[in-house]
Amino acid sequence: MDIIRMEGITKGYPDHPVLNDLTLSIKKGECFTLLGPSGCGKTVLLRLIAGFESPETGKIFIDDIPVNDMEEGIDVPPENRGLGVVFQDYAVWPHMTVFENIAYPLKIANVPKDEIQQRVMEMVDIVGMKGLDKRYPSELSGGQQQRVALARALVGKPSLMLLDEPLSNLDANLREEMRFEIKELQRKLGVTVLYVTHDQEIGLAISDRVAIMDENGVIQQIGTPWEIFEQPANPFVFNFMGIANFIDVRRDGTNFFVGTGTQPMPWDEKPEGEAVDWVAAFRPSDVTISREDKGLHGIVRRANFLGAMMDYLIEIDGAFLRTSLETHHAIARDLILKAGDTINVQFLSLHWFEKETLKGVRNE
Ligand SMILES: Nc1ncnc2c1ncn2[C@@H]1O[C@H](COP(=O)(O)OP(=O)(O)OP(=O)(O)O)[C@@H](O)[C@H]1O
Repeated sequence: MDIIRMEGITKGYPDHPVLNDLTLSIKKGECFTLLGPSGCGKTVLLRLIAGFESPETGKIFIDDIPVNDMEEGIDVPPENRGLGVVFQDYAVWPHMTVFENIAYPLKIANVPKDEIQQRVMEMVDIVGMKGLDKRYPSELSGGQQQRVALARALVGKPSLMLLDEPLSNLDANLREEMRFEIKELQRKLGVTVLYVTHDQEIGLAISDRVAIMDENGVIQQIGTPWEIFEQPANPFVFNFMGIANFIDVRRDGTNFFVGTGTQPMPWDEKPEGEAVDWVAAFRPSDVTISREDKGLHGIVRRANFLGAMMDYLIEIDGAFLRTSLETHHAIARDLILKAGDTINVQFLSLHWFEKETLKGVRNE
């Protein structure tokens, strides 16, 4: 069953449109991540669901109940939507203790004192803050403050949590730790989570499903993390999910030649479709290089030592690709290269896209 359904949502500001006729549904109990570049409209979408803003057209249902139906004049205020919300600046109140911060939503809902005591202490425990309930935010680390914000959002037992980059202020290690904690909390409490971020790794790590939004607020693909990463619908999705190589491949009859040259693409599976101009897309880790005379002949144009990895830019008849391999493997296989060296290239995995679909994705 869908916990959120958005139908034909349009929202913009005087100088520019943000969302246009957007449709999206989120299933009960899932962890759903909306991933997209900065400024694409993710926060706007969350604010619409939370009720902080109203769409111009369209309908939003939470648990099958309309909370926005602009034709019918329905616009349910945020406090009546039963949601837990944690936005980017997680703003725990500095003058309140951990206990008071978490208790706040219950207090304003007039929950009896005994019950507040019991529910807050239960949340303190769940978010791993036992023994810290009397501290003030200034006596907590960033990650602990983040947990207080999460606990405060969860204490009202929302069926749906909206999280907008809630980890953006944490350092890399804490961020990694917290994302698993959020996932764990979501499982433990059975809440539905809608998480918005531009961080692909978080999206892949915690989600049951991911939606990829482009810079125009259009959803380009919805799928499991595996589908998004392994079966990207188009070059935008492929490019957004990590370092992407796109090399031009030209069809000539039944042959497929790389770049401007006459070396055939060493890959059995050829694209379906009549187009002449194609692009083979792959990640640096999908490339293998060797000194054996196999695959494509290329020339190293740039070699970078990145500590654990060697990073090479290789040219094959006017087409450029990046590959990286572990430095100790490179040493063991005599693959410490320098600009000007010749090298042979093969592929472990690749996707075909028509060159036409790359407009706006690659700077040509
Ligand atoms: N109140 C507003 N008035 C005018 N424009 C706005 C307003 N709120 C957002 N916008 C614009 O709408 C677009 C989408 O903003 P939004 O905050 O949803 O982006 P985002 O995808 O969440 O980005 P980020 O990842 O950087 O937080 C942006 O171009 C932004 O400048």
